[in-house]
Amino acid sequence: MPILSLQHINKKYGQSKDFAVNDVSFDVTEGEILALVGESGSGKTTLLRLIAGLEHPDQGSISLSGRVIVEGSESVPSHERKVGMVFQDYALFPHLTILENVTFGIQKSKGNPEKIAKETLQLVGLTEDYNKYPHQLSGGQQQRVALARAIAPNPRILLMDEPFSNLDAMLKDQVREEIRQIIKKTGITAIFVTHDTKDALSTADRVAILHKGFLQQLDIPKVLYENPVNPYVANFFGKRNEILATPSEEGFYTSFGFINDPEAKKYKTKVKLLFRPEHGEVVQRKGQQISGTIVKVSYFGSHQLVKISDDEGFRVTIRTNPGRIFNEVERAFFYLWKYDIEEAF
Ligand SMILES: Nc1ncnc2c1ncn2[C@@H]1O[C@H](COP(=O)(O)OP(=O)(O)OP(=O)(O)O)[C@@H](O)[C@H]1O
Repeated sequence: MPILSLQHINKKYGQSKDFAVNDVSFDVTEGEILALVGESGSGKTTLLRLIAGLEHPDQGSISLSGRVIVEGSESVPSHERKVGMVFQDYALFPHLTILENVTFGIQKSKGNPEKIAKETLQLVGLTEDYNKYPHQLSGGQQQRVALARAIAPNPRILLMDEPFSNLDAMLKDQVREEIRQIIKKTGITAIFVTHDTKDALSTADRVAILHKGFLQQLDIPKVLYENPVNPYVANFFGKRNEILATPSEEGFYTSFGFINDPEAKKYKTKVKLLFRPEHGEVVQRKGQQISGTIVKVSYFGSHQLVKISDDEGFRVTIRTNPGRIFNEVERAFFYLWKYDIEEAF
C-alpha cells in the first residue's frame, strides 16, 4: 500500500490561465526516495507545497498514511500532517545552537526532546557540534542539521526542496550519497525536488519528471534514461544525437554510411536515428561500420567525447573511454548499438 497517494491534482495560482500542476496522479511507496525533476516553472515546488499543506489544490485528493488529507475544499492543516521539510536555504534558526535547532520541533510528549535531538544528530554524523551555531558550520554540515531537524520529530514523510543546490560540485557528490544513506537508515519515505538530473538519477529510487505542470514519466532511473516515453523526457536527461536516414529493405542510408537493420523496412519515409553519445562506439577496424571525420576530441578525465562529421559538416558526438588516442582530421569508424527511430517529418 502506498504511504502517499495523489489523485488528479490541479493547481492554478490567482488569475493565471496556466495550471502550475495539471492533473497529476502518483503513489509513493513506504521507504522510497522519489525525486521530482523538471525545468524551472514545471511545478515541482508547487507539488511539494501541496503535499506539505502550504498550498491547497483546485481539484484532486491526497492521502498520507492511509488518511485522506486533501479532498475537495477540505484539508488537514499542515501542522497535523506530520511532514518534515528541508528547505533550500536550510532555514536554520541563526540564534539557536545546533542542538537547540534540532530540539525545537520535538514535542515533549514524545519523550526527552534533547535526548532525541542528540540521537538524531548522531545519526547524521554530527556528534561534536551540539553547541555551535549554524554559521560556524560548513554548508554540508548545515544541511545535515536541517535534515536532523526535519526527521527528529519522526514525520510520516520527508520533503526536501532543492537539497543539493547550495553545495559546490565537489561536496555535492559526497553529500548526495550521505543523505541517501541517512534516509535509508531511518527508513523514512522522502521526496525531493531538483532541477539537476544527476541529483535525481543518482539519489532517488524513482524519478518523476514534470513539464509545464504535467507528469511526463515516473519510473526507476534506468528506465527513464534508457526508455523515455517521449522526446521531452529523452532530451531532458541529456541531448541526443540525430542522424537523418532513408529506410530500405535491409537498413538505413545515412550521410555517415549504411546501417544494417531489418527494422528499416517498417518505415516508408525518412526517419531520424536518435542516440546518446554512450550508445555509439568508435572502432578501430574498417568493416560494416559507418564513418566520418574526427573534428574535435574533448577530454573529461573519466571519458572523452569525440565529434565526428559527415562530408557536409553535420556532426555527431560519441563517448569513449579516456585511454584511447584519437587524432583530429583522421577518419573514424563507429557503430551504434542502440538508437530510437522517429519519423522525420
Ligand atoms: N505564489 C505563486 N503565485 C503565482 N504563480 C506562482 C506562484 N508559485 C509558483 N507560481 C507559478 O507556477 C508555476 C510552477 O511553479 P513552481 O515554483 O512550482 O515550479 P518549479 O518547477 O518548482 O520551478 P523552480 O525550479 O524555478 O523553483 C510557474 O509558472 C510559477 O510561475
